[in-house]
Amino acid sequence: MTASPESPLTALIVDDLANQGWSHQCLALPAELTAKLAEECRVRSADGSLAPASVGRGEGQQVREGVRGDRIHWLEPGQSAASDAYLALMDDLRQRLNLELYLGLEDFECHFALYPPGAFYQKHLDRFRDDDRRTVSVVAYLNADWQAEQGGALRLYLAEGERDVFPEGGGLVVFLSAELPHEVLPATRERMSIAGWFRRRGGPL
Ligand SMILES: O=C(O)CCC(=O)C(=O)O
Ligand SMILES: [Fe+2]
Repeated sequence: MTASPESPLTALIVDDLANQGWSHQCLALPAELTAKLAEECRVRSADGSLAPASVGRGEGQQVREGVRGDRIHWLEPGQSAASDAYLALMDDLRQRLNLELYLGLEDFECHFALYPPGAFYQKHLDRFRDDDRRTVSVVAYLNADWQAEQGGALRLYLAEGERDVFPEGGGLVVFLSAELPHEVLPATRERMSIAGWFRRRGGPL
């Protein structure tokens, strides 16, 4: 994906999604872009523009730190060159998934997420009970030199058992939003990512 939608990496993600419903690619983002996105996330944290994340949607939406302890900022087109570059890469991936897997993905929403040391996100599915548009989840990691002993894995609950993915900078995890339960384990250091969702047409049920 560092190059075109036809890149081998995109083909691997498409194949993995079709065959097993999830994919993890190390060094999927260009190193320079990862560094710029990490810097933007850090600056937004320092200037107070990250807000406590909530769970649920609509009127059921609420902040519950016992469920998830990250702070977030939604990416909007035009907010920075790095964010725009990331949104462009994701749009390439969206088009590729539609061409190859006929998923009918219409748009993409994503936010920076910063988990302070000790913060976590309990086991969950990304598709809301009352809104089934979220179809494919994508998480990009922004942390240089992550060590396994620092914790902070994304734990995937696969049919064959648990799989832990560490949030090393440039890594990308892609999975089917309605099917794969997952959780974020606490870390001993700050953990930064961009969590996003390709959505189908439709609306709240
Ligand atoms: O940061 C991660 O590894 C996953 C985050 C997540 O599950 C979410 O935001 O829904
Ligand atoms: Fe999630």
